[in-house]
Parts: sequence; C-alpha cells; structure tokens
Amino acid sequence: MTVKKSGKLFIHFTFLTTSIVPLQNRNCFVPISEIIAVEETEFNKKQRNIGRWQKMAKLHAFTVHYVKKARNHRWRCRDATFWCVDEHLCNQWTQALKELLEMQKSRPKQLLVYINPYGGKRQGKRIYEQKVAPLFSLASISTDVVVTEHANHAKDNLFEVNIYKYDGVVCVGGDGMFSEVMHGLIGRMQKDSGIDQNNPKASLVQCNICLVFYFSGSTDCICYSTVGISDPVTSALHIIVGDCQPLDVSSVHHNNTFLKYSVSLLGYGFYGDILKDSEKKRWMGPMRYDYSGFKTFLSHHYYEGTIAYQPAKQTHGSPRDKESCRMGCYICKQSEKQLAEQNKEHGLKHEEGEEEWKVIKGKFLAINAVNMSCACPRSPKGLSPAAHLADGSADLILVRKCSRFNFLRYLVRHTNQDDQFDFPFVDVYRVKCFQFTSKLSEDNESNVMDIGKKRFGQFCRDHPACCCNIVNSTWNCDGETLDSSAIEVRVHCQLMKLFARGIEEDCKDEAAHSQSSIEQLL
Ligand SMILES: Nc1ncnc2c1ncn2[C@@H]1O[C@H](COP(=O)(O)OP(=O)(O)OP(=O)(O)O)[C@@H](O)[C@H]1O
Ligand SMILES: CCCCCCCCCCCCC/C=C/[C@@H](O)[C@H](CO)NC(C)=O
Ligand SMILES: [Ca+2]
Repeated sequence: MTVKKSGKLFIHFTFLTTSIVPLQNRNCFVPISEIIAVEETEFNKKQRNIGRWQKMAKLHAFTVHYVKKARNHRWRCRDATFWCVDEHLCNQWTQALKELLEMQKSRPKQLLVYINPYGGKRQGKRIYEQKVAPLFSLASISTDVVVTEHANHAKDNLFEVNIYKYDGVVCVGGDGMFSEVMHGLIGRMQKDSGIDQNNPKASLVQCNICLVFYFSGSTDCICYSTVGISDPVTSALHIIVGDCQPLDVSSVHHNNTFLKYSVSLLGYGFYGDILKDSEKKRWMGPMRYDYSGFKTFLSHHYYEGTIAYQPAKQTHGSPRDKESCRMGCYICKQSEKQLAEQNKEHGLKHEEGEEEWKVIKGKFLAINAVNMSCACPRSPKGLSPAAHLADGSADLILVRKCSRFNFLRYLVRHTNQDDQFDFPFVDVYRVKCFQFTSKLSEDNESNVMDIGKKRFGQFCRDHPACCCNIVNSTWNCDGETLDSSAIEVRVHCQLMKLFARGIEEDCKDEAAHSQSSIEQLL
C-alpha cells in the first residue's frame, strides 16, 4: 500500500498489497523521498525459507533500497525485498515505484567529484571508491571524478569545465578542500555573470546550478554544523535524495581587493594564532590543532583594534536564543522569503541603506565571526550555538582582554551546557557586515611604514625574548590564513546551496513520529 499524507508519499513495507509480501518480517515506514533505488531481483539469490509458496509457483521479486536513520544523525542504506507469484503485479509495483522516484526532481543525475588524496587521514580516495561510488551507481548517478594533483587543482578546473552540465559538485576532503571548491564555484558564477569580485559592495550571483558537499577532513566543522555528523555514507545519501540546504557566505576584502569567502569561522587573535602555528605542524595531522591550541592558550596574546559593524536588523533571531538552527528552520525560511522579495523588486541591484555603524575599540583575545554554529567534535554546540545557516547574518563574538583563568572558563563552556556568552568580557552581536582595523595599521597610514612595521611585528613574534606586544594577529578564514589584518566583511544571504537538509531532530523523535503516522493510517 502506498499512501499520501500531508503532501508526502510514503511506502509502508509490511502491507504493500495483500498479494505482495516482504521477504523479511519488517514493519517499516519510508517516505518515497528517502528511497534510494528500486531494482528487479533474481528471486533465487534472495531465497529464504518461505514454506509452501516456494513449491507452488515461480516467484517474482523486487528490492527497495532506502534510507535508515540511525543514532547521531547517521544515515545508512538498507533494503527490503518483496515477492509475489504474479509477474505482472510485481512489474507494476516496480514500475510504479520507479516512476515515483523519477518524479523526485531535486535528485542529481550527474556529479563532478574532486578527491583530495592527502586530506584528513589520506583515506579520501579509498573511502570514496569503497563506500560512496557504489551508492551513486545504485542510485544511477553518473560521475566524473578528478583526483587532485596539487592545491588549487579543483578550483582552477572549475573555471575550465562546463559546470552547467552537472547537477552538483562533490568534494572529498576537509574544510580546506570545501573552501577551495566553493571558491571555484562562486568565482566561476561571478565570472560568467560579469561580476567583479573585487567590489566589496557587489551583489553576488547565487550558485543555483552546482551544489557542494564533502567529508573526511580533520575538523569537518561544516559537515557537523549542516548535517550533524561527518560520515561519508550519510553525506552520500543526502546527495542521492537531493537534499538542498542554502548557506550564507561572507566575502572578505582589503582595500577594494577580494581576499576570500568564508562559511564557517573568521577568527582573529586566538583562532588565527592557532592556525598560524599549526600550519607549521601539518605533519602532526589533526593533532596539530590541540598542540597549537595549548601553546596559543599559554601565550595569552591580546590585540588592539577597532571593529565597526552594522547590526542584522532583518533577521528574527538573536545569538542568545536558546533554540538552534534545525531542519526547516523558521528564521532561515523567513530570510529566504525576504531575499526572494528583494530579488523580485530590485533584481540583483540591492540598494545599500545608510544604516548606522556601531564602533567598538578595545583589546581583544579573540574576535570571531561565524556564519554557522561551527559545531565540531571539540565543541558539540559550537562557537555560537544559535547561529543560523541561512539567515543572511553572522555572529560577531568579541572576547576582550581578561585573565588566563577567565579565558579558560570561557573555552571550557564550549564543551558543556553553560552559556559561553555569559561573561562580562564577552560580547556577541548578530551582524550583516563589519570592518576591522588593528591598532598597528591605524597608527601607520603610509604603505612604506606599514611594510616596515609588518616586518617588525613578525620579528617580535618570532623572538620570544622580545616583550613587544605591538603585533598583528592573523585572520583564520575557514582554516586558511589571510595576508591582511584590516578587512571588510559582508554576509551574502544564501549564496551557496549544499546537499544537506540542516540538522534533523533526534532520531528517537523521528521513530516515535513514524509510529504515530502508521497508527493514524491503519
Ligand atoms: N593533491 C593535493 N596536494 C596537495 N594539496 C592539496 C591537494 N588537493 C587539495 N589540496 C589542498 O589541501 C588543503 C587541505 O585539504 P583538506 O581540507 O582536504 O585537508 P585536511 O588536512 O583534512 O584539512 P582540514 O583541516 O581543512 O580539514 C586544501 O586547502 C586544498 O587546497
Ligand atoms: C579545555 C579546553 C577546551 C577547548 C575548547 C575549544 C573549543 C574549540 C572550538 C573549535 C571551533 C573550530 C571552528 C572551525 C573552524 C574551521 O573553519 C577551521 C577549518 O577546518 N578549523 C580550525 C581549527 O581552524
Ligand atoms: Ca548565518
């Protein structure tokens, strides 16, 4: 029996029809949208003890491969085989289910895959071939696979290939590889639309055609914050069912020159220093972040500078909300509506309102701007637990100079249920754009002087005996360092789309929901 409920089609496995019988005694309720594939099955191969039916007539069967939701947002592929004596009826069922799958228009048919063979624990290629490629082939998705030979290979390639023939781009690697592919995609879209990325006020063209997903890095913060887990099979299944999650992207400029895009963390001070130190220790693998984290914590450097920001007045939430961004998030949906209305009214040319800028000067241990919660295994709720994936804003977190002990208390709260913003030395704002200038660059207007001072700064940092604290930190932009400390940042609402659906509510709730749906139907 296939039933329609709230506009969604479900398949209820136990009683498909009175004459179609599931091979395994299983009671399972699966939305059509979560069926991976339907296949005719050679009955002999799956034959089990089915008693008298076996002797009476030739049996016909088909197998439904579907998504099974496990704990901690993990998805797995399961199958159920159905048999009957009537070949025509069996074919009708197979055909009907295949037609229903054909109607799932958001599902990708052709993907471009980039694999970084050195990312994470150097397992990307093996994981892709053993766990992901068989699932794509089961779902009849064709792929062009590029194993990268050097950094920026994928990015450069995205400027050359015909990206419009693909329904999506998959990158196998960590946050760094994601960032590279994202830059390739966004850059290509702007180039094809004649948009100058160096203009910080340019309205960028959304990446509607190509979608990106990834797995197998060392921090995997984007996976954790958008899916809830970093797991190749789970990511592959989200791709197959055609899940689509819009994502805010920040552009970062210096002096009208484009530097980078960011989707997770833009961090100055603590996270910038960790990254700078950890880059020299890449050979340590993911452990390098713990080593450099400890060292940076002990160094307890603070930095002076000025931040100017425009509050995000259009969004409905606040960084101090108790609710987090989840699948079908109301706040992100509202932003999507606003964006559609804006695009209808003005096209891509949005009027920049003369809204007020707030200015804060101070000494900071850390300045973090996050476009998403930045949840990861080290911090399950993330740097800003209530940040939204697609509301057109970033959370700007300012950690002012405080004692080492207080800074430790602040860090520890990232790992427990206590509120990390509930300290007098921590401020958090929801912003749509901001600028930062370090005291050092404010003091030095001339370029020539700047270069000299930058060198001097470097000298001091590299010589611990020198107590000079007049140095710049480095911006950590999604795990890459930026060359300039003075930056201008702007959030572009829903610029990208991911093969994801946002973090689902706990699986236990899901199971309870399915059960009640079955009861209502029977
Ligand atoms: N074949 C290659 N050789 C060397 N570097 C590469 C290659 N392919 C991609 N890269 C670069 O390697 C960098 C790190 O990639 P990736 O994110 O996959 O690794 P990672 O060690 O897991 O890092 P992360 O900490 O970001 O998760 C990326 O910035 C990417 O540009
Ligand atoms: C007792 C000590 C407690 C330490 C708690 C630390 C909290 C860690 C939070 C980590 C957030 C990481 C945000 C992710 C950023 C990524 O963009 C980037 C690229 O992978 N990763 C890093 C480490 O820069
Ligand atoms: Ca956001």
